Amino acid sequence: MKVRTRFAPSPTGLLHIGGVRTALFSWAFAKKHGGQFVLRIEDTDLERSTPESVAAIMDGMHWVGLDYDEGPFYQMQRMDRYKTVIQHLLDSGHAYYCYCSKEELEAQRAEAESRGEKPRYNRAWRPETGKTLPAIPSDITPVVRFKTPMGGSVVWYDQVKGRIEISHDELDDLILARPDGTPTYNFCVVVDDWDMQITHVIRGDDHVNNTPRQIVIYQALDATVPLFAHLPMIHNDQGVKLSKRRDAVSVVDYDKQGILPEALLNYLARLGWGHGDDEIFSLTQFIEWFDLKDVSGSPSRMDRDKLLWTNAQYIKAADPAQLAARVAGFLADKGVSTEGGPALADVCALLKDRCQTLVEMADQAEYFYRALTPTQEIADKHLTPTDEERLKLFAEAAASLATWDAASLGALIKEFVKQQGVKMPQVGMPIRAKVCGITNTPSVDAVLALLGREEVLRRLVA
Ligand SMILES: Nc1ncnc2c1ncn2[C@@H]1O[C@H](COP(=O)(O)OP(=O)(O)OP(=O)(O)O)[C@@H](O)[C@H]1O
Repeated sequence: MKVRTRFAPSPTGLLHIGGVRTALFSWAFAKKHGGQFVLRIEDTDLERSTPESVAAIMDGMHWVGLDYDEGPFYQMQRMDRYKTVIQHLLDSGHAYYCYCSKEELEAQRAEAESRGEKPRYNRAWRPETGKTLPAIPSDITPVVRFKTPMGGSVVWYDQVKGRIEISHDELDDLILARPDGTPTYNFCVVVDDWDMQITHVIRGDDHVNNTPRQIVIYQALDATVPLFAHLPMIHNDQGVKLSKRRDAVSVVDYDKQGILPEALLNYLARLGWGHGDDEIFSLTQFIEWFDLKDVSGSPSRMDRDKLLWTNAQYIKAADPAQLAARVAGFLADKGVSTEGGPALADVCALLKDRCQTLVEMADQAEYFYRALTPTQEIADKHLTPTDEERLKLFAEAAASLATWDAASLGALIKEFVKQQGVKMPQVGMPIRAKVCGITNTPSVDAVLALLGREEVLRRLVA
């Protein structure tokens, strides 16, 4: 059996990281088993679905690198197929027309509520042997309802939650098609997963209540019931399910925040799944290790500090040239041109151990390309008249340095400190303040070496 999984978002807003984590597990499961991963856009909610949301889903998937083998399939393009299957269910006696009016349903609901019971359709139009159905009213366009089996129960072995059993009596006779003929959610999902030969339905556990309703439809269609894996939800800071209606954090916003997509995926992989104490691992490693049985049953909370820590590990390990390609964009956004300055890859190599995001890296890289004015606080602390005098002397010494590299600059600064009879920070901090405009920089010798003699001397005497 070829493993086939799917991700089936509704295009009713942005793609948030809860959805991406769910997509990641589904994707990894397919990859691990040499199977296929399908993208399906569940766009039947015409009022809320938008082309912008479809684009946001595709952009998000593309940015994190979750490639799909088939799709995107759109439910709105499959209407004829749903109608055919509904007709088949009607013909085979698994579905029936229901002519209940809105008022009748409302009355049934009110009555059930007054008895403290779950609102339930009274199955007046459900055909049974020996039962006489009411006369068809002329003013009602019927819905199509599923004839849910009576007695017995639905059982499935959830790949995450274990055995689940739901009594048939808990399930109403689900509406399959509305009066205008449009099919309903649970029904479309079954037909799609059946047609797309999905073997493992891996989705968020917000869908767990849909599963028994879907399984009975599979059974009526004589279709193979896939395996189900319901993943725990990712919660926001307030401990509630991340949702596109509430939490306006699109996955591509993390790009703008300077998070590397590979770091985000690594972070998400650890949300609800674990492999011992391993925190940092490649996608290849994740695919190899991933197993649904290791998925936790409880929800996880989005932890920004942990994400930043993970991102820092990825930045540290990244190739400086690749970092430079990304940091260049952030510098350009700030209006900083790298032309005429040190190679950005060299700057990134120097900064990569000290930044949690690429935005931070671009901020720190800025002084390599344009002199920054120190804040008043820095100037008061590190650029006093005495400091300025000392900096002039240092500039003279630096001007005659034979070789301009970090080692020679390091030796020069050491010698200068000794000669001035001061401590290292009394020279290092004013140099940073004067040359960089900030004091939080890598080691002074490395910074000066990279900036180049001409630029350093120009800034020292400015
Ligand atoms: N917070 C979450 N954590 C984990 N998975 C989620 C989360 N929210 C949605 N999913 C899963 O992502 C997939 C796509 O979901 P969908 O497009 O319906 O997004 P949604 O955020 O649930 O939308 P809504 O705004 O209706 O809450 C589904 O499998 C769903 O279970």
